[in-house]
Amino acid sequence: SSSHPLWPEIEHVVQQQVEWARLGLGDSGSGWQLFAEDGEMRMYRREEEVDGMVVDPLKAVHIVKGITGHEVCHYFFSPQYRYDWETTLEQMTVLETISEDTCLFLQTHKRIWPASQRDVIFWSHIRHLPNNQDRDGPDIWTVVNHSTEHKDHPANSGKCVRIFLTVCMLCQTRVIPPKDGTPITRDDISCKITYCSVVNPGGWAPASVLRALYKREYPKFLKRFTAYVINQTKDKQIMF
Ligand SMILES: CCCCCc1ccc(-c2ccc(S(=O)(=O)CCO)cc2)cc1[C@H]1C[C@H]1c1ccccn1
Repeated sequence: SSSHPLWPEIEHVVQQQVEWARLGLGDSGSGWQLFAEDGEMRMYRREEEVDGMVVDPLKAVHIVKGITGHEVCHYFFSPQYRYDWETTLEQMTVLETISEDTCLFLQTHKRIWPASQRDVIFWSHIRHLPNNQDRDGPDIWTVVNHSTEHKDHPANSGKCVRIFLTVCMLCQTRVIPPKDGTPITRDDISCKITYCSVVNPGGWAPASVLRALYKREYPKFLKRFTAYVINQTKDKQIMF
């Protein structure tokens, strides 16, 4: 609900992340390096460090046939599916259901040698930005995850190092209606996904270890997640 104390931050970060995700990759001078490619998926990162820690921004663009942006965001946002597709997840707790489109999560991720185990607290907000003003404008669904604090779970109080992140999953659905006026099927739809993430690993970890880990984990995550949505939706009514 819009009266929650987090609401002003949610509003601001969602607007900022939608703008950021919709920006292209600029020219080669903007520092984005293509580091992974698989079919329609292209993953870019910029090498950035804060206090000697790797905080490389990541931007992935992927085009997936047969699913809609609403479906991608539904399965990304909803807690009940997360263990099915998030392989690095050890424990997920919904600390608060702020509204039907906003939750507060605590997640501990599996320890990745040689770094120590990590946990994260973030609010997650799903939003539909319809293109009702101009018909040929983009119809966008997005989920934004942004780390925050929680009084009952102070950072670095247990075995885990607290990480900080901002993630935006932004989707634009494309429909090519059949010429013969027959009903739209999954063969006529596709979704352009822009996934942006900035993860601050919290405690120090060797830059080479982190970059190798991201290079392995991010392509795996996006391929596995999109395959999961295709499989979950293939025999279901299209969610526009
Ligand atoms: C030295 C360890 C560095 C930090 C390890 C870590 C923790 C959380 C996360 C993470 C947390 C949330 C999200 S999400 O998009 O909001 C979805 C909801 O789960 C995404 C990624 C990432 C990583 C880094 C492994 C890297 C990695 C990359 C993609 C998937 C898994 N692991």
